Amino acid sequence: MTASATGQVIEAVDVTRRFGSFTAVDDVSMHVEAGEVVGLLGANGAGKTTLMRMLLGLLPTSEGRTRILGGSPSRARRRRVGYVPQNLGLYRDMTVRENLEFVSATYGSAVPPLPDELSAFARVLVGDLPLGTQRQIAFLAALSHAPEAVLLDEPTSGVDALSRARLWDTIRGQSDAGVGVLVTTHYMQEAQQCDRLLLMAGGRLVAQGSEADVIGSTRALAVRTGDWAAAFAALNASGAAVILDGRAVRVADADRDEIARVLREADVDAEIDAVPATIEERMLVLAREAKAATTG
Ligand SMILES: Nc1ncnc2c1ncn2[C@@H]1O[C@H](COP(=O)(O)OP(=O)(O)OP(=O)(O)O)[C@@H](O)[C@H]1O
Repeated sequence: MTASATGQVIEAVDVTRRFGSFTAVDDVSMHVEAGEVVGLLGANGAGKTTLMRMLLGLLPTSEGRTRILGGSPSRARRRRVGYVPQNLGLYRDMTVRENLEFVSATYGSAVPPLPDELSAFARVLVGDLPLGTQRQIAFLAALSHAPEAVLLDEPTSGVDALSRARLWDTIRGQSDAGVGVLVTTHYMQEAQQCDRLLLMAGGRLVAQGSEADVIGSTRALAVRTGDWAAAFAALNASGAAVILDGRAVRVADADRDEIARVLREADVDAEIDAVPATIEERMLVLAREAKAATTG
């Protein structure tokens, strides 16, 4: 194992990135250790992809520095890293086999064998495959040169449950082998599979730690009513942090009396229970706070 693989394999120190007058990433410090799976969470536009691109040295920082495998993210170090971008980085007009051969030639590594469930696709153009299969190929390509750190930008978005479970098996296999993994996801069940979470909102790192650390003392109200559509509409119009999960109406970080008043005024009969917040609700609260801070 190299010296870098025993400690922090991915690191950002006081990193800011501006596009013109807009600050996409605002003074973020974070790290991933060897053997750790760290989940990077945040709403659309929170700054996750921008941070990842700076960590990889694909985008310069405006301030601060990033390090990968113990040094600046040079081309040489990037060769020891696996990256699956949101758009997968595959050639759609090349076959699966050709894509894997191309990646192997770039890294000077052996062409990875296709697992049984993918072997039938060797001669199929990547662009003709379902998204879930394309993601599995992108994983295989990104891991083919035995990287020491892996960065995955929404690796399972649009993927069915079985393929998602397979991809997570692969991620855990990597971390068990000592690889440090940074993964962005919108799926809260996946967040629970990470060793540690980082939450971004409005370009800032607003919470980190275990699921319990991130949720902290935030509570939610579960609104039980047959008239869930009217309840949701009234609460949403009142500016509450309301989430409709199926037919269940939940409000994060809200005052029970105030919510009862809004529902009463909307003629909605409901029972209201205080419950622990979920990560998603905590994210909603943090995103609203970040927005309020920037809009004054
Ligand atoms: N090249 C660019 N020029 C201007 N603005 C940009 C550029 N790249 C990103 N942004 C802006 O920076 C913000 C953060 O974008 P980023 O893609 O990092 O968010 P994200 O958290 O990855 O979102 P998503 O989950 O949608 O991928 C967004 O408001 C985006 O529009």
